[in-house]
Amino acid sequence: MSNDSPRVGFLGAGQMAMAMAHGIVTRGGVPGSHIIAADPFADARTRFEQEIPGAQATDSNQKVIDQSDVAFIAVKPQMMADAAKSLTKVPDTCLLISIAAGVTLKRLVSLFSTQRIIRVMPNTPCLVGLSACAFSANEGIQQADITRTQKLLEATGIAIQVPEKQLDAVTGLSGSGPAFVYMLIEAMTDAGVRQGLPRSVALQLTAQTVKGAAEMVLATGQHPAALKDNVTSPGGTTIAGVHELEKKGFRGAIIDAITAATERSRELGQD
Ligand SMILES: NC(=O)C1=CN([C@@H]2O[C@H](COP(=O)(O)OP(=O)(O)OC[C@H]3O[C@@H](n4cnc5c(N)ncnc54)[C@H](OP(=O)(O)O)[C@@H]3O)[C@@H](O)[C@H]2O)C=CC1
Ligand SMILES: O=C(O)[C@@H]1CCC=N1
Repeated sequence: MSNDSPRVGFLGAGQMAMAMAHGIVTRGGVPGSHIIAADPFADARTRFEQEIPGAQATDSNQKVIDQSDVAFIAVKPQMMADAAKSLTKVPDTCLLISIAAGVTLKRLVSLFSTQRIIRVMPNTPCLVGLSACAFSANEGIQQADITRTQKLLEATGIAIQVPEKQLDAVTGLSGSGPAFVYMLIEAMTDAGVRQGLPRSVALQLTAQTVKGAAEMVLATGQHPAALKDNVTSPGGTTIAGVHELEKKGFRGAIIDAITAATERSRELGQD
């Protein structure tokens, strides 16, 4: 690990800060000693230092900003104004990266009085190096800042640059998406249990099925409908289940869920 690696800070030491810091340290070549996080709550600080060996946690947001080349803003959208107010000044040496749902670049620029800002929507699988992140850069930002952000995010999974107007949809789809998939996994596991499988067996088979199906989409590049057709034998078991899902509005329910999550992200941007 190189000491030339950036010093990376986090405002807020909650779930996402910890998951991202973990990825950045284990896969991004940033030593734990280059990580610092601020949180008003002692328990969160203790947990962060335990989970990220070598990292430092403080109650001072300003200290994080002053000591970081890159600082992730990882507080809830509703706490964004408080976090900004706690700072006297964001030094020119620090690139800010917000991961908050809904909060626009325009609002971030106004709250933090800096133009050097990038807005990202990550997701929790960054903890295991499988995040799906999308990001938008503030106007006029230097390519070096975009490259540095992309590199840090890629330590947690994939990172795609998108126009900012797409970020609320990203939030509904991949930001919130893991929760919807966990619900599917829970329901499939319960179904296995209902049919007599031990829960641990049902859970392992379900999770591996979801992982395998996702990998088939990514690795083969085939349309999901074609992959589904390959599973669905004429007069067989799968079509019987597909028919039930269609009758119960499975696809419509998923589309409605992601639409609601996207709209909520837009609402958070209005606060
Ligand atoms: N969870 C997820 O799956 C995803 C979340 N996000 C975004 O990430 C952000 C963080 O979410 P998440 O990690 O789940 O939330 P958490 O509540 O786990 O973490 C936020 C942390 O910030 C602390 N905090 C509150 N106020 C301040 C302040 N003024 N300065 C510094 N720290 C403060 C909170 O303390 P306390 O709890 O006591 O208030 C908490 O420990 C949100 O903006 C969310 O939209 C983005 C993608 C996915
Ligand atoms: O539920 C939320 O608001 C956050 C943003 C995306 C995922 N979790």
